[in-house]
Amino acid sequence: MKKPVRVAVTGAAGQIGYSLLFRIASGEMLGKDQPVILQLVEVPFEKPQQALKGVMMELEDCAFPLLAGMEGFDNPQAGFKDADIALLVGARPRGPGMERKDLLLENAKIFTEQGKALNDVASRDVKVLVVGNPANTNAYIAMKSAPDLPAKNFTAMLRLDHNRALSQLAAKSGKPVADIEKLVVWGNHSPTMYPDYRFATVGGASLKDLIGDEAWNRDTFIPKVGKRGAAIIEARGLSSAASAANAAIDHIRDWVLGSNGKWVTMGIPSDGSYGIPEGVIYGFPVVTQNGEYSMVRDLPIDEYSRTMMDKTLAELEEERAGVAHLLG
Ligand SMILES: NC(=O)c1ccc[n+]([C@@H]2O[C@H](COP(=O)([O-])OP(=O)(O)OC[C@H]3O[C@@H](n4cnc5c(N)ncnc54)[C@H](O)[C@@H]3O)[C@@H](O)[C@H]2O)c1
Ligand SMILES: O=C(O)C[C@H](O)C(=O)O
Repeated sequence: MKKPVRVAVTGAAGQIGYSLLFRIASGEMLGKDQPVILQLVEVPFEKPQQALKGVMMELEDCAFPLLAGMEGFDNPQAGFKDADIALLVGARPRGPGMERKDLLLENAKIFTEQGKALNDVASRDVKVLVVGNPANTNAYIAMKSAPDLPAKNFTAMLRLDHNRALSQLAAKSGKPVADIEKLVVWGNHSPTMYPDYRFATVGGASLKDLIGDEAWNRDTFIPKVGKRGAAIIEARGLSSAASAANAAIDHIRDWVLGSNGKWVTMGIPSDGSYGIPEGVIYGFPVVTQNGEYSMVRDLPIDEYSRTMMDKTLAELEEERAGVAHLLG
């Protein structure tokens, strides 16, 4: 039996938490032979703590063979102790009519505190995925608040955008999702993101040539993927949860177990590649192996793509400026 992996999850009593925890405990994230210990963090108020107890009772009632332990917490300093993986989901979700950046300052405080807690008590190799919005900037704040941990361990979730784009491309081209490779979503998890299938292939052939419809790309595909989160909120009255949890599982599974040579999109701190300033948490194409990701480099960037990539960067820079005063 392998040594259990400690997985900390914030916002554990929320809607994403409810779609996420049972799949982690059943082995879908880290493998069917990997025991896990869940460290579940919620805010220190009666209602969410009570709800968390209920979720833990349900986890217990599943009798998952891989669930080697679980504990509920009301603060990150205790909840992140020795965590190998931290899924930072807890945040205030946006409602109808709000943009993700409206949540910036409210959530900045949360991620400063959580970054510090990771710095103080988590495993020195902790892999951090920020799901709570605005995800890229929250990840940046946590990273900056954790100076003793490697910056590369802080990532933001663009996998939902990647998966949304994959499904749209599969529907347009009539090809199975599983056959589409080399897709990337550049930039911020916001409507400025740039889903880019210029390099994508199906069975080795160019997907762009197969689709052959640049007007669809620019006028339908890109805005549809960018505004999908808002469309879900509009339809459900609540933000996406099961698909977000699914993307979080995909992100961590690939990071830990490898993407087998496939490109996936992760929000990672830039190393200055593609003209994105160092440290900005930006969606890049990566391949993953042996628990590490590496950026796919030297892709040609045409004029339209440059404009799109700069636009989403400008928004991230604006968000970064908006929280600079909190980062000391
Ligand atoms: N990156 C993405 O692709 C993506 C996709 C969907 C949702 N989201 C974001 O994920 C976040 C969670 O969404 P949800 O639908 O689960 O929301 P939710 O309101 O159902 O649940 C959030 C939970 O987090 C808890 N929480 C708030 N602050 C916390 C803190 N400081 N520590 C611990 N727990 C805390 C709340 O008590 C609540 O139970 C939102 O910010 C949402 O916008 C991101
Ligand atoms: O759009 C939102 O606020 C929720 C989430 O980020 C999403 O993309 O579904």
